[in-house]
Amino acid sequence: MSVHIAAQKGEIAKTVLQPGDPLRAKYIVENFMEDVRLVSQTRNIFYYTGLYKGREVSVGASGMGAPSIGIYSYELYTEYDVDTIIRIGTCGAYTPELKVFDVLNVENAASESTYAKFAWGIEEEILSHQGNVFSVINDTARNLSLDLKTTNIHTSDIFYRKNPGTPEIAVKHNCTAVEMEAFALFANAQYLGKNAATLLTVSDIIPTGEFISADMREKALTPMIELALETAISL
Ligand SMILES: O=P(O)(O)O[C@H]1O[C@H](CO)[C@@H](O)[C@H]1O
Ligand SMILES: O=c1cc[nH]c(=O)[nH]1
Repeated sequence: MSVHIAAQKGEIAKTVLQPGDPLRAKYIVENFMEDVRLVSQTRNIFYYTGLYKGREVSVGASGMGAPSIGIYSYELYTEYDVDTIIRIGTCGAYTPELKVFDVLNVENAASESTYAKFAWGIEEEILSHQGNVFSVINDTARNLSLDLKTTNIHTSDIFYRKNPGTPEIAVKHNCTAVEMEAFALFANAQYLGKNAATLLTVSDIIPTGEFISADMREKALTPMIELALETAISL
């Protein structure tokens, strides 16, 4: 049991799929997995452990933003001996060349966040995925004939902003999309020597204002979910 997760030691699998949204976690275990146990519901952030194709996988939410995923991923890595976290999130595209429901595998996350610097003394403003899970995801997508794009993304603390233009840091690092957690996840994994990847489904096209509904953000992300689950059992 950790401060924010009620599961007992041993109740969380070595690989965790981590959406931002607790209801997306519930949707995944109810629709894709078997023999599922709810192992934590502290703060209504649900964690489940069950079987996918006979292999144990855990699924649980990060909440929104770097501070929240910073807490959950740190406790998973350090208190539950988790080896690999695959974030499965949604993102806004900075370019209309991306389309809603495109799936992205994040190579690097750039951020104005001070999380990495003040937590771990990591000074870089751009951090890479950690370990081999990024390349296992790419191989798995090829085997599934799934169109997967690898890209740099921007991890921002901001969802709503005055200026609709692409922020300077995103331009500087060729970030095609924005979300709110990958940078902190990669920072924790880098500091702790763990594995971390981030898969994102495009839910908004920022320049055109196109977006998908909250319900679809919970339920219409099947290609990304299947890719993450197939990767989890290939590690
Ligand atoms: O869909 P999730 O995983 O929550 O990810 C994105 O959606 C939330 C904002 O709507 C932020 O958490 C952002 O990173
Ligand atoms: O952080 C996010 C997530 C989805 N869409 C956005 O525009 N930003």
